Amino acid sequence: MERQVQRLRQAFRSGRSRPLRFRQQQLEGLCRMVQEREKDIVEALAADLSKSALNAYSHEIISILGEIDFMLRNLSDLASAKPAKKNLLTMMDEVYVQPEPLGVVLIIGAWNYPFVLTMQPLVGAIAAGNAVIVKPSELSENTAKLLAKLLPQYVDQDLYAVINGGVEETTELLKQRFDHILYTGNTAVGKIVMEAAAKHLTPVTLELGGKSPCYIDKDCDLDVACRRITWGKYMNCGQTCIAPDYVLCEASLQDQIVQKIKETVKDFYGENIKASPDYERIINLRHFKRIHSLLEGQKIAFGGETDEATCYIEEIFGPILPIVPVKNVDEAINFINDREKPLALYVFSRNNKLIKRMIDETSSGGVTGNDVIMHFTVNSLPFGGVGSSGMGAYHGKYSFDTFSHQRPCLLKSLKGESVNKLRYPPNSQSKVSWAKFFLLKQFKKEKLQLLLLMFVGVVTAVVVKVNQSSVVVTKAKWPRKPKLLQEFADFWSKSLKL
Ligand SMILES: NC(=O)c1ccc[n+]([C@@H]2O[C@H](COP(=O)([O-])OP(=O)(O)OC[C@H]3O[C@@H](n4cnc5c(N)ncnc54)[C@H](O)[C@@H]3O)[C@@H](O)[C@H]2O)c1
Ligand SMILES: CCCCCCC=O
Repeated sequence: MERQVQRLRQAFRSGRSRPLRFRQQQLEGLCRMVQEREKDIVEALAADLSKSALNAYSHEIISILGEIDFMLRNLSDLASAKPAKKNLLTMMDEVYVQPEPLGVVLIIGAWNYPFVLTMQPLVGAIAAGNAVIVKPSELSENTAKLLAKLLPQYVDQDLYAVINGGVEETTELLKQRFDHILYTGNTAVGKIVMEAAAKHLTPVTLELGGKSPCYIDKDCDLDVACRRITWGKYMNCGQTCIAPDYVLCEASLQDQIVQKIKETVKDFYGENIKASPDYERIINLRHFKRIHSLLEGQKIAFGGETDEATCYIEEIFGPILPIVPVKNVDEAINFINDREKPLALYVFSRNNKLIKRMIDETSSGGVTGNDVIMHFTVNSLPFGGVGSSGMGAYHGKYSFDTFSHQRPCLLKSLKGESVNKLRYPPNSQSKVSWAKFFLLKQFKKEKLQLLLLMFVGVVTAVVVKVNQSSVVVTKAKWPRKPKLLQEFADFWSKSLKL
């Protein structure tokens, strides 16, 4: 493992991953891989999670093609140096922020969307110019094996590698020094990853658990709300990080919601859900038993009975949707705020003000109003958690930034020593006054002309004044110099309002 990381580091040090043309070629390679091997990818997802071809395409493959397309179209802009604001001291210099690759980064994926959760960060890491190790989840073993087989055929083998394995291999991998780790998975392992990263001071992005609440206001189109919630809850058999975890609503809505969700499930998957090609399966027996045990001692609402969920809501990660009755929106807000910060928040209402109020008075990784899941698909939005649902974000520009260091650059000339004297010892009050003037004012381009005009005016005025009062100045032997300088700085500062 150590040797493999070393190999990637050497390839990174060669500088090969940096030129934009190279990054574009790698992204094009990835795109070809997805297009040419689509059938294999679909088959692997079917073997791991019983995903239908259409679900595999719309839930995973399409996001990757979209992400690659975004990076190819925006790479030169994302990677370019961005000019930064100048102050009076730097107005003649080059001041800019240059994104630079971090080095060798590690991406650890989860099993529930095994393709998108490894490939989407990989696209960002390549675009940003890094060398990358991808560690797919061992639980979705078909996709993991396929990635290990395909990736070397389409991208540079020395810079990008797939390492497969379970806890033992990941533990070993985490002993190595990386320049960034992006981990997707449960919170407990997130802590293990962060602890291992801390040993090398490696920054982490943690994409963790869900617990995403869904508030349905009484001023709402319940048919639409229930259809959208049912779609988001039952896709991938409930194993979606941003699936609605529980519904908060007034008690009077509860029966209608249960009924409408039940009808929608039938519309979507037919009377015999088991036979539907669109209904996926729980990843393995261990997870099946875990979810099954959540039902013990609970009243099951399907069939028209009501379900008063317990107050403690854990992330369910399966096709179970507790409905929690609340008196009003205030109680819903308190319910959410009494718990750890969720990965997503969903609010359904015709009243936009109420939606905005819930956004203002709660916290979550992301929000979708009047729908579920969909903010994940908008790659102009950062995707990530907050608090115990994670830290950092990716997708689109945010992936590029996550895998880049924003390097501040100031390029000065060797001239201009007279101004630099301000910062050299010995220090004096007048130097401090000038430094205040130069440093605390922002230089704005549009004020350059005015500045020059004022400069000519002020110099003329000073020359005239010095000529008129030369006797006084000589008599005083310059005791007033610091005060004059102070006034001069104040005058400029006030009149230019810089
Ligand atoms: N925020 C997100 O984007 C997102 C996306 C998907 C899933 N999730 C969350 O992930 C969880 C489900 O995933 P999971 O954790 O069951 O996936 P998992 O079992 O696939 O584990 C995730 C990764 O961690 C590795 N791993 C497991 N145990 C480890 C250990 N002891 N030390 C080091 N590495 C270890 C695995 O090999 C795997 O690559 C849910 O909580 C879900 O909400 C979050
Ligand atoms: C539509 C795709 C949703 C993917 C969500 C990934 C988290 O589990």
